[in-house]
Amino acid sequence: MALTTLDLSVFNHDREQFALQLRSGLSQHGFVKLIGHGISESAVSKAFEWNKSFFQMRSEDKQLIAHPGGPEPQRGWSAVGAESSSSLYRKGLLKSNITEGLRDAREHFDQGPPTDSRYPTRWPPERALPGFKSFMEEFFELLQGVAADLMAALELAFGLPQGAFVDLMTHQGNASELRLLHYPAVEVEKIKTGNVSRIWPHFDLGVITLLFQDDVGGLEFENRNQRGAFSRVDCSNPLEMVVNVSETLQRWTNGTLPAGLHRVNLPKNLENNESGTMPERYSIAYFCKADRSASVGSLKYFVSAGHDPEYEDISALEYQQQRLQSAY
Ligand SMILES: O=C(O)CCC(=O)C(=O)O
Ligand SMILES: [Fe+2]
Repeated sequence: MALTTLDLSVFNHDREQFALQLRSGLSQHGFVKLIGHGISESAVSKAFEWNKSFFQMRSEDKQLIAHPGGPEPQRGWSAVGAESSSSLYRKGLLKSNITEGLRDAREHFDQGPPTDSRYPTRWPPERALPGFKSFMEEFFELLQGVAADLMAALELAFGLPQGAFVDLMTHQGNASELRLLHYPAVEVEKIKTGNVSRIWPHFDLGVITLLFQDDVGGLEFENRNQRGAFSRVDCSNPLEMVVNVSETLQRWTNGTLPAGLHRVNLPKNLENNESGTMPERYSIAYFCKADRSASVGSLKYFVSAGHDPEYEDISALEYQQQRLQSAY
């Protein structure tokens, strides 16, 4: 099943057309692909180069900025296996029976907004990676701009007042995050035991997620009409952005736009192999999140008169803390 590919540049001259296509694509699968997003090929390939350089840093330098785990926003380096995506899902929106002890074969670097003084990013020492911080801060701003356009388009598509979504994600306490992911090479045999995955099926916690991936493959989304069946996301063009609905948008829309369940599995060329090595993989995810103090309860526009909202008012920070606590 292929995802709809949309061109964000259309939003500059035909706002309505783009908005309705975005709503329809996200309603169908929780996922769309995006081109014309304005982030240049050279910026994307530079970001992938930094991604590689970061994880190639000496382990001592990564250790200096290790994320301690727990409920606070993730900042700095998380080693392979530090965060458990399987428990995030199990204790998340859907109560599934996934068993304990499922491990993730990935490491990541998490960065908060450049303006965040409450939870500052743990940057590697400048001598270890000169130029990394300034590039990543600029890249963050580019992704923030794309996310704001997409959310403005969704306001239009749902006939909401201008700012109904965007004003909840651009003020004091912006909590969006940019994540560099590295999935080291791993034996197919290890994946086939069923205890280890690159990333287990899960929902992202924020509003929407924007993702770039290299051409190794393995990202899959769940088919809405067939629970438990996953389709591959094409990875032939690293400039194409993958956009998915995350938990906060499901909550804000009172369930009208359900979050997209996804995982990273064996790439297509290895799925029938019993042995061999799955090559390393890199991806870059921008988690667009609500301002920390904004509520992630159902917004009034989506709750019919006389009905109770599906989702209670709770601040974005508290919600994230509750959810993250389960991932460690
Ligand atoms: O690496 C990918 O393609 C997906 C990463 C992901 O789902 C996540 O970090 O939440
Ligand atoms: Fe994810």
